Amino acid sequence: MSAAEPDPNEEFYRGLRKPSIAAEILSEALPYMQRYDQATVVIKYGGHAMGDAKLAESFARDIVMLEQASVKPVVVHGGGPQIAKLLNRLGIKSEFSGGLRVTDAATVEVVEMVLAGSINKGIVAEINALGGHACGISGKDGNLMIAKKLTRTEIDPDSAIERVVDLGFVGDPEEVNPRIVQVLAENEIIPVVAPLGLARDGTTYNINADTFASALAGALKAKRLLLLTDVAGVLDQNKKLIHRLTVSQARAMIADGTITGGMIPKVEGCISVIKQGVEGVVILDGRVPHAVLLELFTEHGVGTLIERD
Ligand SMILES: Nc1ncnc2c1ncn2[C@@H]1O[C@H](COP(=O)(O)OP(=O)(O)O)[C@@H](O)[C@H]1O
Ligand SMILES: CC(=O)N[C@@H](CCC(=O)OP(=O)(O)O)C(=O)O
Repeated sequence: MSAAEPDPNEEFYRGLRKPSIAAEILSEALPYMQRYDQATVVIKYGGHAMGDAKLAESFARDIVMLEQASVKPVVVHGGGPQIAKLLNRLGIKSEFSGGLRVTDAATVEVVEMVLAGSINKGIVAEINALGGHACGISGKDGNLMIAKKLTRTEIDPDSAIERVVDLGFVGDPEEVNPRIVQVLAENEIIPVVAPLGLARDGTTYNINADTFASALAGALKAKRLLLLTDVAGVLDQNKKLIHRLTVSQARAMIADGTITGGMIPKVEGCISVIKQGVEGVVILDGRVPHAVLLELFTEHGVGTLIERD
């Protein structure tokens, strides 16, 4: 290199910012791209993570990039805050129990309208506008998710007696028929799935999106399950991020109340998926731009990895 020529390690070189670092990062992706070639990766995109337009675009871009890199992404989305907003406008009260929305007949109608309507089609539009090929479905299509009414019990704090909590039309995955998702993915179409289920008698059920994504990842025998949320990952009692968590540590944190609310179905879903043999189950920060790419294609994972004992 002549003395007059700029150094590629400088801050700027031929208009590129830190070119040697950019090249290194791109090149570092090779083994990861090879690892995930043709692999099914289920990505749960939480309602909180989709609040910001820029972040929504960065998420869609990551999904298109995965498609381009021959990964088979399957997107399952939530929409809790967006459902709450419409319920509020309609004067219907939102109530949660153990991280799940208590869902009466009027609420399930709104849930379906929001999840299978504006949110599902919005994500599809965002991906397709960036050159991807996405198709929006719900768990009701192709009998993807057969659900039954969720039964949950809790200990009454006053009497210490176990009681049944009626959550209304909240569904529990009973049988997953992943063919519709496989047909789309095998034809290079990205399935974008709204977390609704149908009971055998035709009743529509509202399924927590983390629970849905976990059941689907298990049925697809996915290589990875990524749950994107609005916190750094699972936090300990001092609000510090836990990078790795075993199944029994996670269970203990639910039992002692360190994990509460919406984090409960996430962690429970991760535990069930690990039991079904999916490796690499991660709860990660959807507020970090390109969180999906960072997690899959670099050494720098962002979040909490849940692993077997
Ligand atoms: N131990 C914990 N670590 C991290 N978050 C927790 C924990 N316990 C409860 N949470 C709550 O869980 C929330 C994430 O769940 P949720 O609101 O359902 O998100 P999403 O819409 O992304 O599914 C966090 O914002 C936090 O308030
Ligand atoms: C039963 C139940 O709680 N269903 C959820 C489904 C959407 C969801 O899970 O959305 P997030 O991932 O954004 O929280 C709900 O009604 O809010």
